[in-house]
Amino acid sequence: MSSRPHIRFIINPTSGPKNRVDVPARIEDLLDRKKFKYDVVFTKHAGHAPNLAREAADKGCEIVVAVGGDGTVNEVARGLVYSETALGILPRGSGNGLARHLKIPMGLDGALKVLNEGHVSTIDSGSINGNAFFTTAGIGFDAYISSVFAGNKKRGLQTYVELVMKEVLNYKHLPVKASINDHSFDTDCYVMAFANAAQYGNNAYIAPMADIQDGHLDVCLVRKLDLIKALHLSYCMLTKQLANADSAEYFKTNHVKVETDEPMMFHADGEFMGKASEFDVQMNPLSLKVVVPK
Ligand SMILES: Nc1ncnc2c1ncn2[C@@H]1O[C@H](COP(=O)(O)OP(=O)(O)OP(=O)(O)O)[C@@H](O)[C@H]1O
Repeated sequence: MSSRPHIRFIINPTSGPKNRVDVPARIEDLLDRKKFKYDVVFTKHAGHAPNLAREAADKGCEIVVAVGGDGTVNEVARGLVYSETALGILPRGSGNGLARHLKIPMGLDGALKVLNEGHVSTIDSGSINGNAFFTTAGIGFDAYISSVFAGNKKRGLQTYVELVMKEVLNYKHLPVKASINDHSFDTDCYVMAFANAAQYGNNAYIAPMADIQDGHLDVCLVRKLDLIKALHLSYCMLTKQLANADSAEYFKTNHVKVETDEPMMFHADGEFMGKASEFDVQMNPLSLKVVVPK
């Protein structure tokens, strides 16, 4: 039996741009097969990827590559946390938050080069009410957008931006009781974002200071939003700056609890998770191996 490390590619056939390239053919052409052996599997339905990833990890596969957007990355990574198997990413989504944070090239050829030449590092992950996330999770407006987006036939950046612009001033904050760093306080909550990586995707930085290996969550709390604050926040997110204290507050912590009278929506890595009136958000420091550029 060959001693070359094994790579499993898990392809979500529903993600990615319409002008689809033949991903298996690019892998066959560009993966260094003197260095690696590999297999390719396709997901058959949402929620299939964690099993495909776990099965590979259980067999001792060295690297499992998520071929898709952050939803696929989330599912593959969920199957790999605390295993010896490293996550690789061939970004095929519209946001690609984790890939961007890890400086993995957006193009297929560049991302395959990272697999050929990159090295393995270890990053933190988080969980919100037991649901793992690797880029960001949140309650409030961003979760509401993920719920509308999930029901939308059209995906992609343009649809997302149109949706945010349409809904941003209609969505109403709710009162919550938050506990961060053992300090409890009552506050309005338009959005509370929990960042492991610095950005949502598309270089929209919700927590510019987030370090994915520091064992901490970066929390961004927006209590209320009006037009001026919305413009200021958007500008700061797109220029990788912290917003001023009138618009957003930032905390570093490893545990957050939130209680609400009225159930609020929540998301993990942009995937809508449902509604709850109690939230428990935790960190799992250095819990996932990833292949990153040298
Ligand atoms: N075979 C499949 N059929 C239908 N849905 C799938 C399948 N495999 C995975 N999914 C689901 O597709 C959803 C979207 O995947 P993903 O986020 O990777 O792609 P995307 O929507 O193109 O990217 P982005 O979110 O960046 O726009 C995920 O929630 C995942 O569970």
